Amino acid sequence: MSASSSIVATPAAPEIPGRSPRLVLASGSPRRRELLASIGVKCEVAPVDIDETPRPDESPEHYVMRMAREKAQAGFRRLDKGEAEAVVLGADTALALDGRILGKPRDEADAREMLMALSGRRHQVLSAVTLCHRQQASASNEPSPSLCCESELVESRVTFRVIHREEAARYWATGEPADKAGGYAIQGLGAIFVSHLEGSYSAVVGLPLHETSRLLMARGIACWQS
Ligand SMILES: Cc1cn([C@H]2C[C@H](O)[C@@H](COP(=O)(O)OP(=O)(O)OP(=O)(O)O)O2)c(=O)[nH]c1=O
Repeated sequence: MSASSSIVATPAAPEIPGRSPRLVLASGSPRRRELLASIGVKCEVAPVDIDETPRPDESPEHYVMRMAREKAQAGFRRLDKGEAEAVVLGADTALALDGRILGKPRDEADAREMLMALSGRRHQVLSAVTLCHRQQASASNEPSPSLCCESELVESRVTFRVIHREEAARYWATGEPADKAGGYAIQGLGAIFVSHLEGSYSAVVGLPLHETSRLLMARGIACWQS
């Protein structure tokens, strides 16, 4: 399996010795919390509410990167003044099909239409993660510390077998598709539709763990082996 990823903004800083900073997860996704816990990362959960409407002609890649960053920045703005050491994580997952962005379905009709569009085809799953932290001033004459954000984007490719209309209706009735990008969960009942995955399983579920662990460790946040 392979996943393509790219670091944007500033490169990850070297590991920081000493006490591990607090991690705040700016996400209401239970999957993201569980994925972090699965690699031994503790966090506080503080969901944010941002406008998730794509801009006209925005590419799927740009969209998920912007969403992850805006969620992390919104989470950072909500910290108390005394929490300057905290690191905030924001993430976003969306599908791309024929250049179109597929997010969470609006309703049953939308979910069923998405599944029929994905039926028998390969689509991309784009997952972005952003860490924001306070950049410490390196010289005493520098202005007050500014916000520093590091992001990674991971693209995976998922192929679906043919899905029949009645199956799409039954799948909606399970309740699983409603809060998932593209209207399916690879980690749940939706797994029966997936004939092939190329890339990162954790990224499809909502958080690319390899890339996330690198960003976290660069900020001195312990994963299971530290
Ligand atoms: C494709 C896919 C997505 N998903 C989920 C991951 C995300 O929770 C969701 C995509 O929506 P997002 O907008 O990325 O996240 P969210 O609204 O759940 O949480 P928040 O914005 O507060 O961080 O779809 C799965 O659980 N399994 C899958 O197979």
